[in-house]
Amino acid sequence: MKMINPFDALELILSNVKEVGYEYIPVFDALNRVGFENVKSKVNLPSFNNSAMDGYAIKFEALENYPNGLKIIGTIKAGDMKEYNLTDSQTCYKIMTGAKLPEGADTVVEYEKTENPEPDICKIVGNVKPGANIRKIGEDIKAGEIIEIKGKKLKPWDISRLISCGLTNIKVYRKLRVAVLATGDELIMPGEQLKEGVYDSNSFAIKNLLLSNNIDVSYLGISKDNIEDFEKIFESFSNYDAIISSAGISFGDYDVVTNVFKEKGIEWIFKNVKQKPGKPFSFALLNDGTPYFALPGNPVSSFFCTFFYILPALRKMMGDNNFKNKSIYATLAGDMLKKNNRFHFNRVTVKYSNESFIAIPFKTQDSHIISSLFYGNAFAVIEDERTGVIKTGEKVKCYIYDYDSVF
Ligand SMILES: Nc1nc2c(c(=O)[nH]1)N[C@H]1C(S)=C(S)[C@@H](COP(=O)(O)OP(=O)(O)OC[C@H]3O[C@@H](n4cnc5c(N)ncnc54)[C@H](O)[C@@H]3O)O[C@H]1N2
Ligand code: MOO
Repeated sequence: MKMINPFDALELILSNVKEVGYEYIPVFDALNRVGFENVKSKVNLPSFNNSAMDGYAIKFEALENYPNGLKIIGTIKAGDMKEYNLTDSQTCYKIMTGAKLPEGADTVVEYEKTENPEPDICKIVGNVKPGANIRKIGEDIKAGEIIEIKGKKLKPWDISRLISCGLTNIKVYRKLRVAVLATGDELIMPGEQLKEGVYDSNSFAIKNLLLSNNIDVSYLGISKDNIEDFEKIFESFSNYDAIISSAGISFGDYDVVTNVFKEKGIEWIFKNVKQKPGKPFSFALLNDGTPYFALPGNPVSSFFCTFFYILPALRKMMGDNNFKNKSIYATLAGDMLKKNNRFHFNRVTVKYSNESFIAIPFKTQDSHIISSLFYGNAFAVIEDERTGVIKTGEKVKCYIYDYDSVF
């Protein structure tokens, strides 16, 4: 069987998914949402010339002309927006950080560089540069200037800037609604009594991975391995932006996803990928264009495929410019053995140590060993044609799924 390679499969998925539309939301609620279009600042930032220090607002020429001191003619504090005027260079205003600069002043001298020979006289004793300690109107951003948020996932500091620029409602890509379901007669719901069966853990690994990426997820439950049961769930698929199922996708007589798609005449864009874990992973567009991701049943396989293929696709659909997978190189801190000619994505634990990354391979790499995900934090890729021992000390490319545990 000829199988597509993982990187071509990913490109094929990305070229088949479309961005969703937008909604207006308050900028205060926009954390981790993606900007739909650039916006313009409504104000100058700062919106008025003001002082960067607690000190005295002077005309710079006073330094040379009146070395013995300047008369303090008033105090200006932050929030005092009256019009003050410094007409006489022998005078000065006491001024607080953030307070509006009086008309005519061109320099602020911080307290540390002054003395008061008399209570209402300020004598400058330190070195002062012309124009010092003034925050100029519009020096951060000018009214009407463009703020580039199209395709940017908004972080706390982005929201701070948008608020400072007077924005209240912005257009963001609307949230994705994704359906997750499991298939398999052996599966039981979490919380039920287990005799001999398997808890549906896949759906919750997938659901939580998506939730942590700010995607809304509906869990559609478990379909039995029969066409009628699956078809009932199939009817609700049109309500979602993407569908993700696990299991029932290889060649068994009871592989319900394979069988229903055959019956409905839905073509796979690809079926099976030259990889381990996750060989049976398949991708299709339903008749209404909804992307359908068919994951293998093995827990490691389904998690890997969600992380490596589905997340970038969903990020692209959410308009995120930064949708591609990221990798780092790490030095192997243990041997790995590869027997077949598929691409392998082996579970490793990446650690940042002595200013470089090391990757400790997990002892077993079978696709049903959930512990490997628990103890690991990354997938190390080994090229398809490479077989035999991959030795300690070699550099491997790693895709990290849990950055928090690396450092
Ligand atoms: N004749 C062949 N058989 C198999 C092949 C093959 O190429 N030829 N490929 C093997 C590989 S590789 C994989 S991976 C599995 C994937 O099969 P399916 O996707 O059809 O999944 P199932 O067989 O139904 O289940 C596999 C395994 O995973 C457990 N499982 C299923 N769903 C869940 C869930 N929601 N939560 C937790 N665990 C789940 C299930 O009980 C099985 O143990 O096929 C091989 N066979
Ligand atoms: O490709 Mo399967 O996911 O190895 O077990």
